Amino acid sequence: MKIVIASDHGGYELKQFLIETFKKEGYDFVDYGTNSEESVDYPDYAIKTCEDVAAGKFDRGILICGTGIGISIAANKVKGIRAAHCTDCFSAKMCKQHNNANVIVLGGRITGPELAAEILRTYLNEKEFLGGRHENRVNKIKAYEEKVYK
Ligand SMILES: O=C[C@H](O)[C@H](O)[C@H](O)COP(=O)(O)O
Repeated sequence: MKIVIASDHGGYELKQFLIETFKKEGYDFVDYGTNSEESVDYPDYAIKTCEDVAAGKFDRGILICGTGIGISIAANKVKGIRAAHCTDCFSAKMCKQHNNANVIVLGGRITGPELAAEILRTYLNEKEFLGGRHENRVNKIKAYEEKVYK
């Protein structure tokens, strides 16, 4: 599985922790920055990352800002992106099973590092989109995107 990770300054510390933690578990995330705690703008990181996920360069994306809110708002503007802001493991499982989320979002100032790692682990281990009624719903989102994103 090819995975990209990015954050703004508010998510930088958690991003570095997750890269190191998951390296020990055999993952090799591609890091799209930011590379320090210097102030940056989260839309720049969300859009670059999500365009590459939507284009198929990566199977899944991980985005982190201070709360997880701004970066998920920006991520969900990119056609083809279903970004799920998760603060618990049940949501991390359901966002794949029900919503086929291709990006998970975490809040570096909200969720502690060990819980964030467990949320991310849950998301990455969940491989199954259940389809059926859930697919009908996702297809309605896709149909809307086709209508408005010319
Ligand atoms: O939703 C936005 C994110 O939480 C940002 O990380 C946050 O707004 C950055 O705040 P500041 O520029 O005060 O560090």
